[in-house]
Amino acid sequence: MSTLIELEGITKVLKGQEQPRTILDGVGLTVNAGQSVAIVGRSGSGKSTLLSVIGLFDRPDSGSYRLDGQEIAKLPERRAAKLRSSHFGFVFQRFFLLKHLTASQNVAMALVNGQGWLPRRQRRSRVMEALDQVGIAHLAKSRPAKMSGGEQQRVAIARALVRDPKVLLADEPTGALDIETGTLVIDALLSATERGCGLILVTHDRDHAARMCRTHDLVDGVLTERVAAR
Ligand SMILES: Nc1ncnc2c1ncn2[C@@H]1O[C@H](COP(=O)(O)OP(=O)(O)OP(=O)(O)O)[C@@H](O)[C@H]1O
Repeated sequence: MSTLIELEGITKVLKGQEQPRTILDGVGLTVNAGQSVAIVGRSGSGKSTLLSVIGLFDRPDSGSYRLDGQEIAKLPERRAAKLRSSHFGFVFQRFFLLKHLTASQNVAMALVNGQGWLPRRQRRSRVMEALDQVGIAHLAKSRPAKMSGGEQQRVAIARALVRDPKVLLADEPTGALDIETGTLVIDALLSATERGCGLILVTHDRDHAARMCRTHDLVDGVLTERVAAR
């Protein structure tokens, strides 16, 4: 299985305060194609900061970050932005859907922004494939106000998947959902890994974390792989 993400000794320090604060402290993490990884940690432990570094919204202060074998820890923003849109899909706790657009129009927006206008028929088939993958093709013409929270989150996942990302980064995607609905959302995220996508899931939910290939604990910026109890 090909290695998508390799972090080694990643450090992030918050400056501009009385005392600099280390938010990520020598983080190492490897994610292969088709693998799912849970990141678990208390509030303020640095989980979102880690996802920001992995998703190239933020750069580490030191350490090595290889994406698809290419060292990118110090990449200038313009090149980072390109890699961000070609390699990553993002899912957040809030769905960030546009209320006046239907599910399929919301998903299609990701194609317009990322790759210019695709021919209409091609656009439509990719949008429908993404909605189908997360089990809500029948809601293509519905607007967010008519959908449940879990359905809206699955539209957001389809929007992340439609550009065929190599890695999905999901930050508390079930945080606003009940247990049953959250399980459907995790199903949708895991279905992407069956097609070779890597998945990094930040979650507080032990059951959701247990469904991933591995769980890593982040404690005060230090990431440790949890060894499964035998
Ligand atoms: N831009 C910033 N300015 C000041 N402090 C920041 C900034 N970004 C992050 N922090 C601090 O860094 C620490 C880690 O934040 P981060 O959001 O990564 O934690 P988290 O584990 O995702 O927390 P939560 O589960 O509450 O979302 C926190 O103490 C936060 O207050």
